[in-house]
Amino acid sequence: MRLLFSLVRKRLGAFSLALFLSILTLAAGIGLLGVSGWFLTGAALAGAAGATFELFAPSALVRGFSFLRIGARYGERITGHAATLSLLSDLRAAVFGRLIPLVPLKGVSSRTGDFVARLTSDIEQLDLVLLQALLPLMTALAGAGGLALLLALTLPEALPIGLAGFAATALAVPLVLVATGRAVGTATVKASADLRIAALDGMDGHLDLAALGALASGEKRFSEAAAVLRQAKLAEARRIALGPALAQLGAGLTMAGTLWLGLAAVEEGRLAGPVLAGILLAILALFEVTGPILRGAARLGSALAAGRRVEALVSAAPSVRDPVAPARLPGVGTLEIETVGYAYDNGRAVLADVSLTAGPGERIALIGTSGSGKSTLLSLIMRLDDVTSGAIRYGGIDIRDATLADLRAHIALLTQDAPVFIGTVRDNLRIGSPFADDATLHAALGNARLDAFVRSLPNGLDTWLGEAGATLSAGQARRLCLARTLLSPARVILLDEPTAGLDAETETEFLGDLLTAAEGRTLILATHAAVDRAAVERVLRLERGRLVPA
Ligand SMILES: Nc1ncnc2c1ncn2[C@@H]1O[C@H](COP(=O)(O)OP(=O)(O)OP(=O)(O)O)[C@@H](O)[C@H]1O
Repeated sequence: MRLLFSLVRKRLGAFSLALFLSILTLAAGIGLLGVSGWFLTGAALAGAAGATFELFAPSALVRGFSFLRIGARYGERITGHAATLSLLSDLRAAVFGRLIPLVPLKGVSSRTGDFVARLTSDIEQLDLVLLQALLPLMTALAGAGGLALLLALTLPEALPIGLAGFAATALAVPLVLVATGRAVGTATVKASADLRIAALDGMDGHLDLAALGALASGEKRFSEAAAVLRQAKLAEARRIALGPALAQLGAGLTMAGTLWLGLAAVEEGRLAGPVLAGILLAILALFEVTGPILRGAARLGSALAAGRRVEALVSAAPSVRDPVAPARLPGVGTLEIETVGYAYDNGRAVLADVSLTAGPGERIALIGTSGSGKSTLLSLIMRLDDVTSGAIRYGGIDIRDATLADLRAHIALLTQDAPVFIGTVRDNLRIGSPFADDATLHAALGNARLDAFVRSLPNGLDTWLGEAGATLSAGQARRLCLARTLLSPARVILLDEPTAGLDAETETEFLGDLLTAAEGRTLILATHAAVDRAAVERVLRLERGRLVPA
């Protein structure tokens, strides 16, 4: 919520205009009903008494107020929604921006579906805080001032009833609704996130579920999540339906109390009948603002729960930060890993005492059983997290003393599950080098032995690759990711299982190509594949948290 309100400041002008128009709408509504009540009653009484009633001024006022109300309401909807939608898009960008540094290794354990839910539906719920809670509440405050003035001038004894009835309907009842709606709100938001997780899991694993004949269990999980969401939404809808009923009840009771006091005043000759009719209808118009407040209050539980989920993402501290006074890494340097130890959050040490020195242009193959910590070591060299003990240096500078941008301009990593992004071949390659021209892109593709294939496509570099590179084979996707990594200017290239998913023949060919393509750069290659020992300087095995010659 802190982030939300800091962003509101940027759009304060638009929100102030929306608030002004909202108060104007309410004032015009009160004026319209108030004058109509007075006008109709006055005209009827005059007609019954056979007297004349001046029609021009009141009918002009009624017309004026109704046009003002229409115009102001239209303007309020346009400006309020435009400001809120812009605010939500600012908020999404800010949350996404803060999310990116959190993703590496430690810190966030949520699932993709949950992240998506937080970034989409949870943030969407926050429009309610502004549009259905804050703006109407501030309008109601101005309305209460108007009501106080009207009653003080016409029927002062009704002031306590009027203000108490309005405060109870616009403030006390919504507060109770919010306080009692927390559990329902939290349940709704959680059920909605669970459904999204079930949907994404089901889609991601669709092929495997089908192959295992387990589609029914996937369907069952999804329908269970949908049923829980239905129950939660139903409970929330029941509470929302209470809103208008309570608004009517509040208006009715306040009008009845005012009528009772007003009739006494009319009988005593202190108040004209038409004015009393005007007051009553003005009160009815004023209570119109309580409708959105009560509806909003009934849903505020989910908005607050959604806000807490977004806040939890935003306030999580990144696992690594840039130093205050960064040192610059040299263009070419030796990579030194000195007695490095590392444990994940669960405390189990994955690396105990790893030492390794890789000079410029040196090629080292890293082998070890699955789970021995090869990927972890490569991630630490990229500073996706900080080592628990020891140090990693490049060109004699501790990588914790350099900025992350500087480090990643010097060291590039091809991860085990590097994705092909939705977009064209060109979009995918330019992630590694945003301004590379076509000749450079073709050269990188050539180095990864993919150029002939890309040139054979009708649209060449502009070929659309679809979600997760669905139109490529596993080997082609891997080669595309390799080309992307090779396009980086980094002098040190880390490759995590670059041949994963390839058959033995393609694997040998791919490794050969890769070593040629990375010629001149420092290369650390974590692999299960049989490495041609002649092609690398050293082969090291990661074993019980230590590196030993293989
Ligand atoms: N985010 C994490 N939180 C906790 N433990 C983790 C995490 N990631 C990895 N581990 C654990 O750290 C150990 C090393 O994992 P790592 O992925 O580095 O191994 P690896 O040698 O690369 O394995 P593989 O060859 O199968 O890719 C494993 O025991 C794994 O369970």
